[in-house]
Amino acid sequence: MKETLFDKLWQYHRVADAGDGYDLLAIDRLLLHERTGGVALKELAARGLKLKDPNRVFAIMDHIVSFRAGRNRDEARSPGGEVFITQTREKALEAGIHLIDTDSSHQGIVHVVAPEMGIALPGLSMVCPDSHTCSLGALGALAWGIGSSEAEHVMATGAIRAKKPKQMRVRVSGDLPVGVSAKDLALYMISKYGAAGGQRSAIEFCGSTIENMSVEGRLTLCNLAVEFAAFTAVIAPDQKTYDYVAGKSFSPDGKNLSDALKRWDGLFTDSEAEFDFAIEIKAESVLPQISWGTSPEHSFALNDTIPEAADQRALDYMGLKAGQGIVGKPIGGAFVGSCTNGRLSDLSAAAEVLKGRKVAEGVRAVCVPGSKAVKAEAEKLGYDKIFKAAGFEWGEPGCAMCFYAGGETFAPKTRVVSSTNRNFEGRQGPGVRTHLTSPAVVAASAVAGAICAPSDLDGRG
Ligand SMILES: CC(C)[C@H](C(=O)O)[C@@H](O)C(=O)O
Ligand code: SF4
Repeated sequence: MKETLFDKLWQYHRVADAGDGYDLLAIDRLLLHERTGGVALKELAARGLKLKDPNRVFAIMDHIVSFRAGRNRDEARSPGGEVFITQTREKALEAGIHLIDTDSSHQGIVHVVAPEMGIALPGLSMVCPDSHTCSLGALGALAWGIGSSEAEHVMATGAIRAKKPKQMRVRVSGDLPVGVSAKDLALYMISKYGAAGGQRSAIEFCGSTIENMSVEGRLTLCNLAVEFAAFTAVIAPDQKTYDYVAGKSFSPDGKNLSDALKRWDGLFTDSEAEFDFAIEIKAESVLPQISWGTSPEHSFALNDTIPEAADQRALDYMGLKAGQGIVGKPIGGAFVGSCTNGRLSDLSAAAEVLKGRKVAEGVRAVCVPGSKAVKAEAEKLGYDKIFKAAGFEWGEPGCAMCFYAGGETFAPKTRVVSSTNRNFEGRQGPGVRTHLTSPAVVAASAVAGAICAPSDLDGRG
């Protein structure tokens, strides 16, 4: 039978029929963060259950820890936030799992840290009580977000009960226009097919655009699959993937690597394998995107006008009107970071725009690298100086202002351009108006003090 990449990944980890259409899948690595992982660790301990294999479990601090430089990182600004941090730390140490704490040189957002440390690898099955775990499919892994109680189950048994989803092929062909990124492609797809467009299926991104895309771009694209209501996303590993994972802390080496490479080479969709759904996208037709509303599907090309039939509640929340354009709308906040766009290439795209320029007066601009490794690399390249000279805050790695969990926010009704993945009401704090876009557009808008494209800054300081 012709199999898809996803079929192969699923089959490889399937240990039994779990009844009612469910399978029992072996889990190679479980990732936890302090917002949801500490709860799972605490419950497991309370039930007196032992971990099947502590060596396969990784707890990473990211959601609530403070991003303020020079401050105690346990000092969460959200009420009760510190408990999540201290409990996760305490229970992780008791359980003997890997703990990547705030003082570790590897700390950062779980979905950024896992690939860069080789915790995420082609062919592995990985789960985490966090919806953006789908990012890791970019390396050819079977990875998806679960609930906290499922995480307890995985810790106790090393396996999970799951129903095999339907499958969708998203083929993207051709060259993305200059200045158009993986983020733009994802927002374009979500706005075109709707936030439910992924139909709970496992998506495989393929086609020449994906083949030519960097691994970091692929991670961004797969990150947004959950905003498309996909179960997860996968991309067949290739030489770029192998080069990316080589030499990382948890990557195989020597004989283990040559064995792994043999397995990884089989991770592709057989020709003529069938999908339940298929979408074709021409990369040439994707323009720089920005969201205007309160769902990632409320996105359009930067120079478009808001549709006449736009959701009125979303428009009211965002302080916008149907038929309006968005370029030139004054902003009060700008954020570069998150598991979507907090990697080196994202910071580099923003720094490129910010070089020699200054953030407009009245704009609070914040850049938080996705991990300590990204931060160190960025500092080596001098990006911190560019960001700071422009007037950006340069934070300590974590989710930071992507999500109000850490309690850091902008004033209500502030219009914020953000390189993140969710623009729901209150996502970045009560009343905050989030516009999702690429790091380059965030940087350009921060300089102009109003939404604009980098090319709109030409000739301006
Ligand atoms: C807190 C966590 C469970 C949540 C998620 O699942 O994605 C968060 O990371 C988010 O981005 O909304
Ligand atoms: S950076 Fe944002 S989207 Fe990513 S895991 Fe953290 S809160 Fe969730």
